Amino acid sequence: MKTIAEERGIGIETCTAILEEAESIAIDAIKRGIKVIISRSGMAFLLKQKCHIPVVDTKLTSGSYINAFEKIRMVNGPVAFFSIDKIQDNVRSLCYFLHVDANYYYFKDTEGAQAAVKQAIKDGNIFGVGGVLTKKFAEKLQLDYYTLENTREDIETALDTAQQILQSVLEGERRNHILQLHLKRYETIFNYTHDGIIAIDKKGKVEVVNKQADDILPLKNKPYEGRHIEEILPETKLPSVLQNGNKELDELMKIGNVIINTNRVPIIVDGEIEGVVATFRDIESIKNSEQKIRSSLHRKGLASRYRFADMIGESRAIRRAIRIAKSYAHTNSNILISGEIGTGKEMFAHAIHHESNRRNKPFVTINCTNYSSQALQADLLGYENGFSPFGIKGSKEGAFELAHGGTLFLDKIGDSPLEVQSLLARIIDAKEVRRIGGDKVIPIDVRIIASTSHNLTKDASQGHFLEELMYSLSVLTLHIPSLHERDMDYVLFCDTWFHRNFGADYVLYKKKIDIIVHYFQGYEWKGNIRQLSNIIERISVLLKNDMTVEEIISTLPHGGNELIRNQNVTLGKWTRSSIVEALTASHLNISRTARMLNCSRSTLYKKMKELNIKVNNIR
Ligand SMILES: Nc1ncnc2c1ncn2[C@@H]1O[C@H](COP(=O)(O)OP(=O)(O)OP(=O)(O)O)[C@@H](O)[C@H]1O
Repeated sequence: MKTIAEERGIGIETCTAILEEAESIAIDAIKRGIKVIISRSGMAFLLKQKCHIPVVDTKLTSGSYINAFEKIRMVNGPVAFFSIDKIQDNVRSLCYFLHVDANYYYFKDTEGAQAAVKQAIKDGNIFGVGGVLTKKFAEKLQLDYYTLENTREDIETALDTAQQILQSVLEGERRNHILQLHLKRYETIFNYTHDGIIAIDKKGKVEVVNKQADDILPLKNKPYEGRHIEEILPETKLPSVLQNGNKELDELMKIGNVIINTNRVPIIVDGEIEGVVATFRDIESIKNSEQKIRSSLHRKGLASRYRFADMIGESRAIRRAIRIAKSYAHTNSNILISGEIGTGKEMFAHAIHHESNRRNKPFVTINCTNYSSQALQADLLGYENGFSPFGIKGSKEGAFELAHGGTLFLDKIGDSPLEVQSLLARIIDAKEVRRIGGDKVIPIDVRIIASTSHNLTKDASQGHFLEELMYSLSVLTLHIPSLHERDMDYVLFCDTWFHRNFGADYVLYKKKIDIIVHYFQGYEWKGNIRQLSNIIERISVLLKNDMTVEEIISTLPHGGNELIRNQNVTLGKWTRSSIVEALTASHLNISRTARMLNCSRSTLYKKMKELNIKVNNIR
């Protein structure tokens, strides 16, 4: 058999054994990983009863008997044929035609084999024909005997059968492995998810309840499995899903003292409802875990700071912008926010991120202005050790990587250098980045919100902005109205911010504030909300320093146009004393003073030098 197997490239292990040893040899082989056993009839019969793996019988076919008849023909007397299986009819026919006085003896085990041989001798048979099992007893009882051998064909047939069985065993094992893997995976999800899970069968009987379900819900009557769902939780509404087959998603329910968010989904197999699975979460715990995620993002400076609820404004224009922005928030498309400077574009970007389902993922801001192209690329892509454009040691994550899963806000995109624009267009298209000096391509899932106060279409037509990038960014567009388009919103801003600045003392200043706010009527606010906010801060400081309304108004530019012109203040009209006053009011904080005077720090420094204002301990 080994030779035939080798010829056919089949790996087998062979061993010779007497019947009594067969079982232990087979068990050892199974332990070594043998999957199928091939054995001769008698032994195969025994092994089939003792082993749990398939045993292939090398059955004796009529071919095996042919050689025996050479010998039998010479026998002068009755011949006994011993077999475990029924002896084939064509062997019987052969005996008949060759006038062999044949007797047939069958047995089932070793004892039976011995009894058969004895019986044959007793019946006067002078010759025996059979396998190795009866041979042993024939020799012992001195009965002439012919041992039947399997033909090559018998062995080939047995090997073929064994090979087929092996393939189906291996296939079965493979399927079983996959099944086990699925089961293990579901078991792990089931036990380690944060959700509580309860599954019932089609009769409403509980099949499984995970630990989380037990922790979250006030379940009764342990053990739950096998009980009707109503017995353990009367208020779940699972039976109604069982009846109507409709899934119910994202529903809030109060069970006992717990408020849960639940999904109830029917299990439908071949159109039949076979059961229902309910998953649910304790609302408090959702809030807590969201809180944890958000506070960790806050620690890293990667959380959005504003929500729509923080936005001041009741005008139609701003309410419309908020409505559009909210509808955009629930998509994943890129958004281009346009509007004049200081209108709140960045605030909208934060609020959109917070409203979206990316809210618990990072919000990363890149200001595209005042950047060298090299620095901007390094911030966007990150770099590997040795490739920092500034010679800094170590590697750094780029903004795209940092924002993975969340939102990347590209502030003042219209100011970005052209080569950065084409880099951005490539990344948006490929949805992957590679750090500078890196060889790993990193797939990214980032929603981009870009803002600009430029007219990008015009910039693109003049070659200052890449058309391709403009289209990639402006899948959705949002225009933020200027303050002068927002009716009386400036009054709301004044009210809110003066209240915030004065707190309980607001009433003391109310009259003066009202006069000043009245004076704002008709202003064009070219610097929009940022300008208004700075002016309110400045006025608050001056009011706290007991300046009269007249004095304050005299520090303000007269008329809308002048206010507009004063935007990039030259400080031309500021007197030495008003600058000193502002410095004092801001406790010598130069940035704050510049904001109060609505100018840049450098303009302020220049003017201070001009007016010979020297200050120590400037902050
Ligand atoms: N509706 C609003 N309610 C309250 N504060 C607002 C509102 N809109 C804008 N602000 C405030 O005004 C200031 C300017 O807003 P923001 O920076 O978002 O404007 P921007 O349009 O992005 O400015 P820039 O054009 O300079 O980039 C910020 O301090 C912001 O918090």
